[in-house]
Amino acid sequence: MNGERTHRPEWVEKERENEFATAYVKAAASASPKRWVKRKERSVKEYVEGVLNNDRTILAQAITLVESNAAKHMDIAQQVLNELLPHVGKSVRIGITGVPGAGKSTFIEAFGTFLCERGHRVAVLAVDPSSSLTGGSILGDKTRMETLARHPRAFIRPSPSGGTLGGVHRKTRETMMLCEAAGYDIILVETVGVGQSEFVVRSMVDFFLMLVLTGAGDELQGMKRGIMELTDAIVINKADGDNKPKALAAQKEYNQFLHYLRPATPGWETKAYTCSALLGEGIEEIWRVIEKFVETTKRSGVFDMRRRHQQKDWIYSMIKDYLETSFFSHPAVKEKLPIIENNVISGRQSVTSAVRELIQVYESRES
Ligand SMILES: Nc1nc2c(ncn2[C@@H]2O[C@H](COP(=O)(O)OP(=O)(O)OP(=O)(O)O)[C@@H](O)[C@H]2O)c(=O)[nH]1
Repeated sequence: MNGERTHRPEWVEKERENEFATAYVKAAASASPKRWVKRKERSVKEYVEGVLNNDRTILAQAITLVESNAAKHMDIAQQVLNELLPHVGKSVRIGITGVPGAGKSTFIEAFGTFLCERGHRVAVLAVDPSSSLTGGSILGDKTRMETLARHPRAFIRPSPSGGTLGGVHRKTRETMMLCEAAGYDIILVETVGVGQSEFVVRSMVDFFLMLVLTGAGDELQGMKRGIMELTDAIVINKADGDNKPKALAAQKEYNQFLHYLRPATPGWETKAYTCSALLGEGIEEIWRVIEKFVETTKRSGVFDMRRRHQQKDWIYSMIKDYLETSFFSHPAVKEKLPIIENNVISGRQSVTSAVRELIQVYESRES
């Protein structure tokens, strides 16, 4: 890969990093690998038709478009999303979490492939809390889901690579809409189990599954009750070989514990299951559980009620995002913030007065 990179002009690399795929394509790739052309940006119609026809290149570009924070891209993105609205919402959205090493990638590879082979179309997205903070991209890595990535019925959206996107955070809900419009009927949203991200993912999926390892006793003690209460199923992975008896014992312990917790979904009992993602064992059972969940909650109305609440939550989280971006990117705030921060740290100004001053700066320049 490095060898290939050296052929590209620097500005192309930049654009690639930027992931604004709209930007440049290799012209006549086979004819001359060194020739690059600037491609015209697509029209709303091209995006809409491309997504509806499941043109994967255009789908990927549309996702990049909705992720862009540039004003002109946001406008087009909103028009595209509006036109696609009648075609969204028909998938089952499944969140998958688990600590690093729990086997999320292996599980998604096995589960996703199983679903594709059953005729479903599967999109895999990632909510990666670390990408902008630590620069590490750990999720949605295509190389760890090789079979699924090659499957014609699957679409994997890798998470942004190490820190290149800076403060851009993923617009997973919009991405989900695009994938649904492109005909993906199962959306898997992967996240690493480090706390905050579970709440984010729970707020956008129908079914939330947590992958865990054996040693339930220790884990149960350390695991936050709050996180357990978000889940619709706990799946003890790596139930194979010598580990199998331990996994079955852990399943029992989890079930006893779950019995005392408030269920994440009204009318649904969260239970523990075992599987071996590596051997593909238990995968079918987990799908049957999810099918039953969808059937039960659709019948009781809980499925639609949750979706409606999620739409409402989305409004508020979008307003918060918008205000935060607007505040911190305001030139006067940017100028003043380091000075005020210093004042507070050195004890010359109270936090309350500092915040008030910054907000005044923001509001006075606004009007
Ligand atoms: N024996 C066994 N090993 C497994 C199973 N599932 C995953 N593994 C192994 O566990 C290791 C971690 O698996 P991953 O799928 O990379 O786990 P992950 O949760 O995506 O890990 P992070 O990328 O660190 O978040 C790998 O070496 C897998 O081969 C399983 O069912 N049985």
